[in-house]
Amino acid sequence: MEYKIGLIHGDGIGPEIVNEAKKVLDSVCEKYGHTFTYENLLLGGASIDATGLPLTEETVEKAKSCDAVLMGSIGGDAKTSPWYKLEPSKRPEAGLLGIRKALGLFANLRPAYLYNELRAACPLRDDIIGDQGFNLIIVRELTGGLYFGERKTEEVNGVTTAVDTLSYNENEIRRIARRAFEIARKRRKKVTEVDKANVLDSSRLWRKVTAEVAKEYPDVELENMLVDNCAMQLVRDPKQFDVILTENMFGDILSDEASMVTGSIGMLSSASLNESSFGLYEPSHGSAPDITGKNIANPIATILSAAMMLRYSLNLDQEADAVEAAVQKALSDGFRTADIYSEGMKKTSTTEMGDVIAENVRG
Ligand SMILES: NC(=O)C1=CN([C@@H]2O[C@H](COP(=O)(O)OP(=O)(O)OC[C@H]3O[C@@H](n4cnc5c(N)ncnc54)[C@H](O)[C@@H]3O)[C@@H](O)[C@H]2O)C=CC1
Ligand SMILES: CC(C)CC(=O)C(=O)O
Ligand SMILES: [Mg+2]
Repeated sequence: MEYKIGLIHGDGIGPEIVNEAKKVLDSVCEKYGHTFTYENLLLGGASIDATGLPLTEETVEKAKSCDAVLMGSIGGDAKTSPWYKLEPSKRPEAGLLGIRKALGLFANLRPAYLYNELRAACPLRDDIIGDQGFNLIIVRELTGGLYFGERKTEEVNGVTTAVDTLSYNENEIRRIARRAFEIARKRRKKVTEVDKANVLDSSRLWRKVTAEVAKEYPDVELENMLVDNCAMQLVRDPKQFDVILTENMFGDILSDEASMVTGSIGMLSSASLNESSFGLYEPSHGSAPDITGKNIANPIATILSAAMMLRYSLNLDQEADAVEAAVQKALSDGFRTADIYSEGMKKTSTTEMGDVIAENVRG
């Protein structure tokens, strides 16, 4: 089969990790006889340097013409990069938020599970992890909430005051809640809706709408949890979670926390999906300016994001399984990038990890 894939290399470690994911996708083509054609798309800092804008209409249109888009990460070091001298709406992050909105990518899925092989990289004690490890997925609303609300900075009575607005309507909550319940149905049938309903009106609406949606899924258990408690429970007992459903900013924060419990943020993949099967696939982490250009970044989150793309947008389940198995084999064979390294393992660079996983796919 032939597929057209958009590639956003992005900034910082973005190009390094996307190159490794592409290597793995090429091995999938060889093994299964597919043809992937790639369209390079500009976003973030790279787009500012080329066009003056973090996102252009051309990128949006080209992305729409693809079957799916695979992305590295965007952004730079806010203290040193010239991009942060621009006004906020022209900075790299505005491009990422803009493309999510323009493509209607409201559902962000971030699976976090502990590979048995990475026990040594997980900061939690063995008695917390137990025999089975943990396996949860964060379903984060991605096109609403604080990141998209009205904002302003102004002088009020001589005092500089900044305002960000957190707004959700019931339809935005209902569609992401349904997505979470559908996913839970295929897993362990439990949704934990996370909010701050003891304080925020928007959170109280999340609880109300989620309870209504739960009636459509009587086979799925619904639990509500306050976000501060959830942050604590993720390190106290991550096994208790199956599907965590939450709004944009809480999901952003909780997914970084969940990633570290899997051993490293370099392991956490993600899919950002619209109403149909189109998606933008990206690791949960950022552009890691501190390790850029050193060939030490972990490419696994991006490679697992490519596996999600094969599964969700291209409907290639067998190929997605093969990539996931290839990652598992690389870990069982002892290959470790610096972030997940432990004594006795083979210290592996970014490019070596891509080579090993691509070779494992070829068999
Ligand atoms: N989706 C995206 O493109 C995102 C972009 N950003 C942007 O990235 C830039 C850097 O943000 P930070 O707060 O430093 O977050 P970050 O996620 O880039 O880095 C946090 C820490 O994790 C490490 N890390 C991240 N990915 C890694 C990998 N694959 N392998 C090994 N170590 C890894 C970094 O070296 C750093 O120590 C900022 O400009 C930020 O706005 C941040 C988050 C998401
Ligand atoms: C620009 C940010 C909202 C990106 C981010 O941190 C994320 O999506 O996880
Ligand atoms: Mg984040």
